[in-house]
Amino acid sequence: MTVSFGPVPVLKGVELVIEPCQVHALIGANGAGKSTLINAITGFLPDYGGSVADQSGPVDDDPAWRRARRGVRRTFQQSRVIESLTVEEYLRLAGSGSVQRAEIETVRDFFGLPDGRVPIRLMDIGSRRILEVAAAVAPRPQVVLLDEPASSLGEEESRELAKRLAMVPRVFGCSVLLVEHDVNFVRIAADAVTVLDHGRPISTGEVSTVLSDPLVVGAYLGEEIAE
Ligand SMILES: Nc1ncnc2c1ncn2[C@@H]1O[C@H](COP(=O)(O)OP(=O)(O)OP(=O)(O)O)[C@@H](O)[C@H]1O
Repeated sequence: MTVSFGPVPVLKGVELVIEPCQVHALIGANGAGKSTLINAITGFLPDYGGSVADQSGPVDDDPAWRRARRGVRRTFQQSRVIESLTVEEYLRLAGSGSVQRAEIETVRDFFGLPDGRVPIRLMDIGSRRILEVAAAVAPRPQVVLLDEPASSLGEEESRELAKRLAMVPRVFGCSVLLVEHDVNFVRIAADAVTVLDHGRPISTGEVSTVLSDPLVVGAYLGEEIAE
């Protein structure tokens, strides 16, 4: 994958494999290109060089909505819930009508969301973020790409979400690509991690190995990782 904005290269030949039924974290400093990579994979940024494939082949000719329908789903860094709906209505709508009531209950319970009849406008920002994650997972896609799902969550809520995300592959049969700054969140939630540095992957693999890679500690983690 390569992406440039005008003359400025932002992704410079990124190769990323998200294994089936794994949580794969993507970390890197501000501006490293993490959101750009999610936008390209999901078709929100169609103008990229390279190729994106799901389990049934390349998706490059599909617009974002068709990628979502084939099972490449996402959330955004900024919340996009529709405040006028209830929890259940939102989960149903996000699943394009294909998610049955029992499935909605399963996903609501799993993520600890309020009763399906609760209007979203009465929910705090943290619950809304979790609702967005639940809505992406509910249709049991191949992969969900989550752009900083824990932003605006408190410490306890964040740890709880990390534990649940770690179980998503087993419970819902899908993979997760997770953009996250909090290394502790990554340690709890992820099986694998890729570190982006100025648009290039500098390390990828099992979480504890990558997080102790001297290149990663030097380029990104610095003091943050010292325990
Ligand atoms: N639409 C755009 N037009 C021009 N430049 C852009 C555009 N979107 C992103 N950029 C630039 O591309 C680079 C990568 O941005 P991106 O948002 O992908 O980084 P990121 O790793 O997700 O950062 P953050 O952790 O701050 O969200 C940044 O320098 C950003 O300013």
